[in-house]
Amino acid sequence: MARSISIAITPRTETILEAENVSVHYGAVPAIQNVTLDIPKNQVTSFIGPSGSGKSTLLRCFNRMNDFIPGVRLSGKLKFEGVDLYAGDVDPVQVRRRIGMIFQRANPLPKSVYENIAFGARVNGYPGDMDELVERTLRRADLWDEVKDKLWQSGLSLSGGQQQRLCLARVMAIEPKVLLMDEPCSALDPHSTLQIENLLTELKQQYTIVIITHNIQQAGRISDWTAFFNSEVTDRGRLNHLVEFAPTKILFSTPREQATQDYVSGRFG
Ligand SMILES: Nc1ncnc2c1ncn2[C@@H]1O[C@H](COP(=O)(O)OP(=O)(O)OP(=O)(O)O)[C@@H](O)[C@H]1O
Repeated sequence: MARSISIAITPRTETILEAENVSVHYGAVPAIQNVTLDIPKNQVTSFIGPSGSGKSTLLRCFNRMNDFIPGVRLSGKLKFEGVDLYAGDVDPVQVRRRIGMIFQRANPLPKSVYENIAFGARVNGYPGDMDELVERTLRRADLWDEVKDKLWQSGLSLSGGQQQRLCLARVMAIEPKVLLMDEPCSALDPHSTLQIENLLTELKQQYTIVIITHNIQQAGRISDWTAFFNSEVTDRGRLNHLVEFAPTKILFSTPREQATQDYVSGRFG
């Protein structure tokens, strides 16, 4: 039976994103059921769970990326800094500026490294020194030293790991508060993966990070909080739901639910 479970965040941890009783359908197909959780500010939160359990669907709700999918239906409330993300007067473009997204496959613009950073900033009317912004953002993505002599080469000429950090820099140049990452390391080699992991630990001083990963060890290494999603066959069909959300150390060492224990110990998924 699908349930909604939320655990109060310790009083010292400020909430930045809230999902309250969120359900999403694609047409008649239920994708996620009754999710309630609070994402803590300036922390890394991992979403883990088997394929098809609704992690990406929920992640996309937070920056209204599901708006692009025909036939999608959403119920419940999603809030950013206490503001209803789906209120009539909220501009989804502004939502995506504040809540940026990095995808599984690096997708640099087919433009120079420089333009990958400057383009979005210019479109958003960035009033400052563009050269300074490009350098600062590439440094923040731990990429400057590798690309400072290649600023006018195509972003597509970089290695996979560099391209993913370029995408991260591109999103950060628009000054978001939240970085949503959908399996950002799944196409990367171990060295590039480690670079991104190290980067996330630094970036959380400035950003709130929500990351989907199929790599349980990675969730254990990088995240402060972990949400475990599962898919259960019920008499009403297959239902995806949030099983448990807790500080990562607790979820990994003393999970409340047997399904969580089985998943984090690699018994299924
Ligand atoms: N655009 C879509 N149209 C129809 N159904 C979809 C769409 N996207 C996802 N679904 C369905 O919604 C359910 C949840 O999918 P979702 O991609 O959110 O899960 P996930 O946990 O992120 O999976 P994975 O780990 O494989 O990426 C699945 O049954 C999936 O088939």
